[in-house]
Amino acid sequence: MENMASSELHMNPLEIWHAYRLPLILGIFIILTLIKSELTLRQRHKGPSASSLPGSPNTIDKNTLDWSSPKTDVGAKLRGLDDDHVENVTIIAPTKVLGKGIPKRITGNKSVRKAATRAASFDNGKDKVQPLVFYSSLLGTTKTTASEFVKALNSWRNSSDAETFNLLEAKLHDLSEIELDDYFISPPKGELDIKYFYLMIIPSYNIDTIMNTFLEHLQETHNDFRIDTAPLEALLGYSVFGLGDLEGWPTEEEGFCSQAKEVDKWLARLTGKKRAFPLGMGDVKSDATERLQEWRFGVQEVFLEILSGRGLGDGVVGSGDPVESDEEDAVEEEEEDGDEAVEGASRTREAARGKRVDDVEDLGLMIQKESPSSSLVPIDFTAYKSSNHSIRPNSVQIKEMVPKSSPTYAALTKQGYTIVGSHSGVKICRWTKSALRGRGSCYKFSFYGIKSHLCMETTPSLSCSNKCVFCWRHGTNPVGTTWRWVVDPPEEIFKGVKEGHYKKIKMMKGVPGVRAERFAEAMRIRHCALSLVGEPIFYPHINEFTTMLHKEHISSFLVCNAQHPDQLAALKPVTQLYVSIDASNRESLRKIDRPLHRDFWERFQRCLEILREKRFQQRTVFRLTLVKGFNVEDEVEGYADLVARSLPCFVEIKGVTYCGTSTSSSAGLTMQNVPFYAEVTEFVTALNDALAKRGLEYGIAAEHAHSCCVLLASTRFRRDGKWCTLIDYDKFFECLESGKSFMPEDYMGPPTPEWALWGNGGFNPEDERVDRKGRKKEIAEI
Ligand SMILES: Cc1cc2nc3c(=O)[nH]c(=O)nc-3n(C[C@H](O)[C@H](O)[C@H](O)COP(=O)(O)O)c2cc1C
Ligand code: SF4
Repeated sequence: MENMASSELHMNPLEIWHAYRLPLILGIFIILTLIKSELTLRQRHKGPSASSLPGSPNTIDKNTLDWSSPKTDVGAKLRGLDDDHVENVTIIAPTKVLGKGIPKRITGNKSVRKAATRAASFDNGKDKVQPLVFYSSLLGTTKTTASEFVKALNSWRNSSDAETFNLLEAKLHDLSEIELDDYFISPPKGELDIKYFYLMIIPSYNIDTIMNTFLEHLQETHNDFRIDTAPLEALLGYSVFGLGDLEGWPTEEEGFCSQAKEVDKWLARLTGKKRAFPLGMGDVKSDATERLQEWRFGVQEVFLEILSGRGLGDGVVGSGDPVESDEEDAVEEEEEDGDEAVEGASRTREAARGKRVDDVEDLGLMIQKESPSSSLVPIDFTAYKSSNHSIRPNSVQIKEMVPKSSPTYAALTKQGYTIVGSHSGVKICRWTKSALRGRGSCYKFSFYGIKSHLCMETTPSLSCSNKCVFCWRHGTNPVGTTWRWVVDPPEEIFKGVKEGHYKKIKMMKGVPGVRAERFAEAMRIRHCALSLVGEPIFYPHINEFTTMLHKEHISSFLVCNAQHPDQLAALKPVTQLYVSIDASNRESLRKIDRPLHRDFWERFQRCLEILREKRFQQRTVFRLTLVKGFNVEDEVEGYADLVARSLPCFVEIKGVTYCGTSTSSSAGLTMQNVPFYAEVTEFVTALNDALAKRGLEYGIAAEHAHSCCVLLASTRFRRDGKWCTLIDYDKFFECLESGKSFMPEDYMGPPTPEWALWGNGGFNPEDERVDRKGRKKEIAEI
């Protein structure tokens, strides 16, 4: 030993290195490995609580899973040892058991949520779509329904032309017979060029059935932190159809198709928003066949979109928000009424960023200043622009109202408008979206029977001649007293706004809560609110435009600002004609509407006379927007005088909605100017009394408390002691097409529903009431 030690003492460092390098390197390696494992374990330990996964019982169960148990060899499944699944499964192998009661530590990396590479790379030249239809059935109805569905789908596929060449025959699977892991942890592997599409036909039971097991499976898969939260992302898409019984479960609230709804929700999460078509629902005792067929048509269209290489078609990547939240409403909550729904919030943002969003009026002045030669000249606008060039009278180039390159165009499109041609716009309002999701229509459903999901909101003139203080649009829409822009042909506008509207509806097909039935209905516009921004009757060919609407049996609600008497006089009958009455006297009107016309009061008066003349040809309406501090106090008598002068069929009274834009603030508008509903009703009662005092036969007919809106109606619209404010739209078109003169009473509809009558709130009991975050709300809160 001594010799060895002394010989070592005499070794030089190089010799020592050669003698001990192996144990040294080994030692360093072990130390580094230990440090690394410790760090990794600490990181893992923090992981679950820091992740976005909910601390649900499911998560805890999974953490404590007994991997050694042969019964639950989930690990093997996940590792893909005994299945034929696709590549993207996250594999996390268990390493050690720490002891009883302590969650197991699991090493490995949770894969980051990735986009579905397979789905995104669908090659319509060679890939094939494999529809898989899953069902479960206890009593046999769903089994028969699903088999018939597959037969119908396959026969459509076989009878169609080459468009469906790459669509494989649908296969049917009973959920109680398949291994759920084989299909619902990841899609089946299959051949590389086969992409899967899931269709679920699901009954609902309020007792324990296979459906509970299935739902638990979906939920656990989603909550399992070892698996990607969207492990079915590689699917092309999915859609769910529910079978239920409306007799036993009369509403969705009471459980109608509740389990189909759940499946739809979980699949949205597992597929990473790949809802390709809205949830369909059918009542086994009434409309199931019809609803299923409607759903199949929708699904077939989706297949055609996919096969042609357009993915899931218009809209979001494929579906809506899997979290089922109403985030979009956070922006839209300001949009109290679609008619006023297009407001200038972005104007504020633009202003904040220092960007200029000029009024066209101002731009006109700027152009004049900059180029005297371009000063305005009278123009004959009865000629349309041709598709290739604009009208150039006296060699002065006529400008487009909203050119694509203008900041106004940018601001409006940012707010969700589709600009059609150079001066028209279309946008789907908050209520249309709400109705598509079964969450209630706007007040026009309560008052006049307009279903919001069948309504298109548009204008053929984005320009207006007022700068109303409460108008959210102001700042982003052009203004002007005369039409001095290029005129687009009405056919082009009509075609363009319909396309724009349908495109926006289609974008809703993957949004949570949208129902297949309403979605299908929405693909046929029934009503048009000509009130978006601007002044519709400003458009020189407004009559041609409304004729086109009527020809397609689309009703017309036209709102004008009482500043264009000549155009108003020349207007052909519409279904309901509105005039905005923003004040009862000259000074008040000047302050609130900030009109551009110097003779605004005279124009206003003339419009009232014209409306009076029209009251026996069409339904006429005064629209009052109450702005505290501007047009409410001491004005009741004045408004009553205006009503006496015009004798409109209806008076709609609505509290203003504050939009918080810089424009409104600079106009001195704050939240203090927004009346409470109680103040609105107080005003309405006083106005009603003032009308009675004048011997005018009006009464308070209906209300929509949610929109802070009340309807006063002429007793012409009372039949057998009941208010009949609804419209018989078919009758309206019949009258119009008869070519004979007719009166508003001729297309008066059935009695106003009980729940909409004054004193009853106006919320349709069939609709689900939710708050802005999409949570259910008590009706009593109204
Ligand atoms: C015990 C029982 C509970 C049910 N619960 C519901 C329910 O909660 N919601 C619903 O919409 N339908 C419910 N139904 C109706 C079934 O969903 C409907 O009859 C369905 O078509 C049954 O499908 P199957 O014949 O394939 O089992 C229930 C039916 C039964 C017999
Ligand atoms: S009338 Fe039409 S556009 Fe206006 S709020 Fe209702 S649904 Fe929307």
